[in-house]
This record gives sequence, C-alpha cells and structure tokens, in this order.
Amino acid sequence: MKRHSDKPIKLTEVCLRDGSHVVRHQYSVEQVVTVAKALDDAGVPYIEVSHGDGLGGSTLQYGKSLVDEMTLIEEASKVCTNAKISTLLLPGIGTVHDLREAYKRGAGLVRVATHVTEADVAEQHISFARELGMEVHGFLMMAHSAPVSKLVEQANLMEQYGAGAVYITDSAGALLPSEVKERVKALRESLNIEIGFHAHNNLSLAVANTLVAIEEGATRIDGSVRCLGAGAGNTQTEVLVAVLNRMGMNLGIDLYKIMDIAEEIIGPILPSSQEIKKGSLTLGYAGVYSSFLLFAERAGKKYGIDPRDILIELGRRKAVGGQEDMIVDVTSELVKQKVEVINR
Ligand SMILES: C[C@H](O)CC(=O)C(=O)O
Ligand SMILES: [Mn+2]
Repeated sequence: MKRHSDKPIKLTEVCLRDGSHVVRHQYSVEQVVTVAKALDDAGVPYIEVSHGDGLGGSTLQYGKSLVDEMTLIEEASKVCTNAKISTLLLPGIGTVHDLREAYKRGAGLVRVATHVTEADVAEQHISFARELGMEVHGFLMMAHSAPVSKLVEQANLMEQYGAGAVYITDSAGALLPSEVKERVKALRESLNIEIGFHAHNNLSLAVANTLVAIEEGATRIDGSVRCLGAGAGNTQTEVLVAVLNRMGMNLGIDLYKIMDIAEEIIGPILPSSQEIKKGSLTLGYAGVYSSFLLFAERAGKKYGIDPRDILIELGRRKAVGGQEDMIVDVTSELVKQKVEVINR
C-alpha cells in the first residue's frame, strides 16, 4: 500500500469505552484491569476508558455505570506500563471538572467529541486539556451526515482550538470506502495535524474503510478487540493487526497476544456475539448513531414496533447523538399510526 503519510500509525483501543455500550456500562473494576493490563502487555499504545457516552455519561438518559468511570480510569492506568489511558468527552455531557479529575486519575489523552457540525462547542474543553498538559484530539461524530466541505470547516476549527489530531468518526457505520477516501483526502489537503478514523462495522466495511483511511493518510486509528462496540462494533483490532502485518505494516502490537485477548478475555465478557444482524445493518443503511440500537430494540419490544422502523425514522429525522429521548417519541408516534390504521 502506498500511504499518503510517512508517520507511524497509532491505534486507540476502544473496547473499554465504545464496548461499554454493549455491556450497558456494567464493566467491573476487575474486568477493566484485566483487559487494560493485557492490552498494555500486547503493545497497544492507547486504551480508552470511560462510560460509552464519555465522561459524565452515567445518567438515566444514557444508562448508569456499574462503577464510577474515574475509578476505572485510575485502576486501568495503575496497571499500564507503556500504554497511555485515553478518555472521551462530549461537551455538555462531560465538563471541564470531569476532565481535570480524569487527568488526575491517569488519563493522558482526551478525545473531545462533537456532532460533525458543532465543533465550536469543543473550544473550551480542547484548550483546557492542553492547559492540563494532556494530549487532545477532536472527534467529529456522524461524519457521514455532513457535506465534505462542512467536515473540513469543522476540522479546521478543532485544529485552531489546539487539537493534535481530528477524527472522522463514522458513528453510524454508514460511510462507503469512496466516501472515506474523499473525506480523508480533503482533510489531508486542508489540515496540518494528524487525521484519525473511527469506524463502525454495520455495513461490514470497518476494516476495509480503515485501510482506505490509512492509505489516504490517516495515522490515528481506532480498533476494538472482538469488535466490542456499539451496533455491530468497531474495526476488529486483532483482524486489523493481522491484515496490516500481511501488508508489511507493523503497529507494534503482538498478533498472538491480541488474538488471545479477543478469545480468552473479551469472549467471556460478550453478552452475545458482535454479528451484523438486522438491527445493526439498519443503522448503517439508515445512517443512525450506533448506540441508539439497544434503545430502539428495547422500545420496539415494549411497544410492539419493529426496531428497524424506529431506526429508519430516526435516520430520516437526522437524529444526532444525545437525542436518545427522540427514540421514545418516534416509537410512540409509530404506535399511534399503527392504532389509527387498525381503527380505520
Ligand atoms: C459517544 C459515542 O459513542 C462516540 C462514538 O464512539 C461514536 O460516535 O461512534
Ligand atoms: Mn463509536
């Protein structure tokens, strides 16, 4: 592969953050410590730890965590000798106070995440993280939903605020390879900082899209062991490591060790296998935020509505992360429509 960047590729492992959605934020200290220690030993450079919706996400709206995320960050950082602990912050859910606390407990990197059109809400958090001495990256979510020119404009804002990298975050797992290529290329031509890519595997394109992103010049890549992440999960780390090794690229991650973590440590944690089923496929097809899936399935079951209809309607309304309350609104409207049809 001929890459458009000669910088090394650095992987952030997100099974302890995006994967938190899958376990409904019920990670125990023991699970987090075991996973973090093993990932560190396998050579993973960044391990992200927090509630799935980032710092401060443990609420009734997003789901309460079993263990306070500051404790998880602290315990994970104690057992890592080389890996840096990363965390995620969505301004409005997490605050600068949360950020200061996460830093004190051992987080060395924060990814400040906003909807793809709302980078301006990240300014304070990005500058504050820099003042603390943290590494800080911008994370533009639902990147499929805005024109490329908008993505470029918003990424430039994050660069101006002081981010060291900006991620194209395919929250819905909706981007096609050509669309990833177009976006990475546009950012490469406009930014002076690193470009990152975060995928969801809802259309079975996560590894392929990640390869396209790397080829086009992305150097910050997210992976999740055993695909543990919202919807159909993220780019499967152990698969990506194997594929990149075959292509002559070494991420510094031990292939056998990462395979063993997938099988022996993450396998038993998985509530069910991370397959692409009709629900997750609909996320990618309709361009819906991946962490909405479990909420839509729950609402669908409770009110007798096909979760795919809920997701399609959420996609039509262009619901963004943070609008979990819309899932119940949409479901009740669909129930009303169903009743009207029956009574006709
Ligand atoms: C808060 C979200 O889960 C962040 C993320 O991983 C995504 O948008 O994808
Ligand atoms: Mn994600």
